[in-house]
Amino acid sequence: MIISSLMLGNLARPAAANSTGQRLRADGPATVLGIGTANPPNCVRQEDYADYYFRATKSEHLADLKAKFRRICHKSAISKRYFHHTEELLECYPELTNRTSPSLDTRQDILATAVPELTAAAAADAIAEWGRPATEITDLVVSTSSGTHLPGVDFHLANLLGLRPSVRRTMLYMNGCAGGSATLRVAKGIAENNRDARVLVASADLSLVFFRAPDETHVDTLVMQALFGDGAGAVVVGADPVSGERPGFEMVSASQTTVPGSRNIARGQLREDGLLFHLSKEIPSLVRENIERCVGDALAPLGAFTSWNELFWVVHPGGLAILDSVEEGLGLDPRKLEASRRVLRDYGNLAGPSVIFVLDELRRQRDEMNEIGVMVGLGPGLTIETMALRVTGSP
Ligand SMILES: CC(C)(COP(=O)(O)OP(=O)(O)OC[C@H]1O[C@@H](n2cnc3c(N)ncnc32)[C@H](O)[C@@H]1OP(=O)(O)O)[C@@H](O)C(=O)NCCC(=O)NCCSC(=O)CC(=O)O
Repeated sequence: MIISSLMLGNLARPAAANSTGQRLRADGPATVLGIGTANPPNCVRQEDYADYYFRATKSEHLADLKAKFRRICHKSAISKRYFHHTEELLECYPELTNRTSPSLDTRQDILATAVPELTAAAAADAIAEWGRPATEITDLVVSTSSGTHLPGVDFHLANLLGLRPSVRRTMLYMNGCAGGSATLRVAKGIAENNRDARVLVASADLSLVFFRAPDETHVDTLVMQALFGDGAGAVVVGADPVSGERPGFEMVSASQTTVPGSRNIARGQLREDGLLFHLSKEIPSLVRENIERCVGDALAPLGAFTSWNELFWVVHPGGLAILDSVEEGLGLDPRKLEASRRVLRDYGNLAGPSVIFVLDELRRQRDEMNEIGVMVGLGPGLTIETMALRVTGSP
């Protein structure tokens, strides 16, 4: 028995009441009531990607760079990725591959419909698994780093899904790869502080926002092109499940911390030629050096741990070196990150929604799962999001 307070049950707290004695807060913790995912149809195998990318960007003359790119693809442990953009679309909009042409308007116009549509597909999947009508969703929390619009993806998603006009919407833009974890943390707070709330969480990212031609002076851009894929994930969250609802996980605690001195480690700017994201080579080593302290601090209020291997792990598959660093930093048995490695292999780094994909993947291995686990999201800064989860009835 490693986490006494968790094993004993939920962290008990009194339900608040208003002046008329009506209870305002939920009794129990937020739970996961349904999960959905979606990817666009264009699938490119990683072994073909160097040819595809250099052909689509008309960069075949950069033979040495292509050879380097092929090496990065080969070392990525990714087998395929899905993209909204196709060679035909890139052909129609040459500004997307010409580094000197402004292309933000084109990117914004494409993403304005593509992001809500992909998000709606994942959300419809999550709502179907939840098993209740979409009109019973009370709150919506959405994240993306793929374009910014007013009104935002949340507004369009509510329309596409037929949510009620009074749904309370919260939009998180530019949380990078921590977007999925951040939406889940916000949803947990809403569900526990608003009795009967049913929160739809959705996170989507399309790599079109930073797709650009290769360039010898920006090798980190090349790494981005080799790792990232497109996807959307959605989760229905609510406390105190009612008849017919089948909670898969309890969301026991959620926290966020930043790694000191990491301001320039993972940073992006939205520019005329799209999102320019800088990935330092130091990210894997910083993760390795800080992960145990960050996760330990986040989980300390929950009790003592004897081994991280007695937990299940839902870790953001940011890249092979990221997963290896988490494994090494925590001294994890290699099979502990199997779900994250599978998502990396089958989809690449999906940015915001990646942790939702890993959670979805992990529940398929139910027999091998520990009762308690941790979701770890990584985002710009370096930001580390941590959520303790407990398996309930039917994940
Ligand atoms: C890219 C890799 C798959 C490459 O695999 P290996 O490390 O085994 O191979 P390697 O060290 O030989 O690297 C291959 C080539 O890529 C170069 N290279 C690697 N990382 C680089 C970087 N960040 N910037 C510039 N160049 C880089 C190396 O110098 C080398 O060049 P040469 O061949 O010339 O020697 C791996 O390094 C990896 O997974 N890195 C982590 C990627 C990452 O930072 N992900 C987080 C994304 S941000 C995120 O998820 C959250 C967020 O912030 O929002």
